[in-house]
Amino acid sequence: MKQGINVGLLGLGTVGTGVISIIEQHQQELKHQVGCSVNVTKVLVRDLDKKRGVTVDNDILTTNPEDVCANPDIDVVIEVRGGVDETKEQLIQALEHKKHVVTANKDLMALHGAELLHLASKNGCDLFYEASVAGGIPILRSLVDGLASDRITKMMGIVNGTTNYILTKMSQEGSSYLDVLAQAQDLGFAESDPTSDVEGLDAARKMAILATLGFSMDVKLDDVSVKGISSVTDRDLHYCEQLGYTMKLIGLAKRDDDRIEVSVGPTLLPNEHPLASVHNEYNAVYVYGEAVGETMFYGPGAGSLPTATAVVSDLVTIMKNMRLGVNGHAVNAPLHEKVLKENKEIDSKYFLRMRVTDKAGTFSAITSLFAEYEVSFEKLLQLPLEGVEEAEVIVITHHTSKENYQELYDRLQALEVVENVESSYRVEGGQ
Ligand SMILES: NC(=O)C1=CN([C@@H]2O[C@H](COP(=O)(O)OP(=O)(O)OC[C@H]3O[C@@H](n4cnc5c(N)ncnc54)[C@H](OP(=O)(O)O)[C@@H]3O)[C@@H](O)[C@H]2O)C=CC1
Ligand SMILES: N[C@@H](CC=O)C(=O)O
Ligand code: NA
Repeated sequence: MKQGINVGLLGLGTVGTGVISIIEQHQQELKHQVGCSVNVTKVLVRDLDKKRGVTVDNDILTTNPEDVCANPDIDVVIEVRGGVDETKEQLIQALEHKKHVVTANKDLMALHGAELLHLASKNGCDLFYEASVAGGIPILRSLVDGLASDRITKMMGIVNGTTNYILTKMSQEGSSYLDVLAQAQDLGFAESDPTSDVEGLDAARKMAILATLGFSMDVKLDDVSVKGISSVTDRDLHYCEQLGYTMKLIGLAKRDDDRIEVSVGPTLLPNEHPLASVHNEYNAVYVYGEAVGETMFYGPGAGSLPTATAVVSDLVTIMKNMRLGVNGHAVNAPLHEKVLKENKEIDSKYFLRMRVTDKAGTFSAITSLFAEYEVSFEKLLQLPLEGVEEAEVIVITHHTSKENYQELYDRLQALEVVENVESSYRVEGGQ
């Protein structure tokens, strides 16, 4: 083993500065574990003159990616710059130059993970990406190592810190959506374009990665049905609270008889559900294995140091592998062929909020339609709306198939007495 390991960074933003801080501040612990020092020798940035949150020697900064990816003195490339196409090319270059890679980039791994992992193993290199899902929570390692002997049948997670922060502040403090989104951006949780956070895409990418590892199937981003939180209103949150539920952006991956469903969407959870008390930027992933039963992993899903912990821990694993001479063997091809469930096989409960005309016969028209589709009510509220001859009807249904529910939804929307179906969400947990 060499005297020291040389690391090149692509990016020195929120996560990159955390990586430098941990490597500096925990040098003694790192050296103890891997037997040599860790030196950051080159860092790719966009703007050489920008003020940084950490002190770095100016001459290690570069705007030329080749100084990192094709640099013969660098052993490990840490990618914390984000982006997909250009970043992919840079990592391909690094792997072709036999550099091990750590990345925090779920966008890249969800889209091109299989290809990059294959290239890594072809070049005898490690490629780890623990920070890409649920930031500082060691969830990928738990799936591929800690639960390796089990068969995972369900994963349910709060895997986006920004949206959890927004929903928490809106529900608990009545803050406005846009104000809290700006706070999440200031705190460094949100992506540079927060659309991917609030529209559920960031969580969908993470769920594709989790489902691929948990089910050992090649789950693609397109396999995940996605809905974000941008249309969640104060009224929805008000009724959730009134009915004893908490709204969370939930990623769900379920396997029944080797047929899977993967989705992301605002979801109502009973207040006593363990995921309902995961607040702010915290993430949690509930994992059900046939043998182990229920497990839950909780921790900070975003932010500089928590995310950097996962990145540097991947670096430690690479260095331990270097010591043992076993790099490039971490990846297994998926064991199972992926079969997605059809809508008639996807079973759930639903929350519906409708604006209806407030007159005799309205309620019976609605209940007859529910009866026609054999969907029964678990909870029901009807409240007059002030100043108009309208009322609001809020329903929590019992279980039904997605196919049946979608037809019912369309028929409700077309009913004369229904002015509008204002919102509809999945309900998980409970009976
Ligand atoms: N923030 C978080 O909490 C988490 C982030 N991640 C992931 O980690 C990655 C980094 O996120 P984060 O640190 O928040 O991002 P930031 O936007 O804070 O930092 C990005 C860094 O990359 C550099 N960079 C970006 N594009 C280029 C380019 N074209 N050429 C050279 N340098 C470039 C920027 O340079 P400059 O500083 O000069 O502008 C900056 O230093 C992303 O993939 C993100 O999804 C994962 C988990 C949590
Ligand atoms: N924008 C992401 C950052 C971590 O992946 C989030 O909010 O979770
Ligand atoms: Na993680």
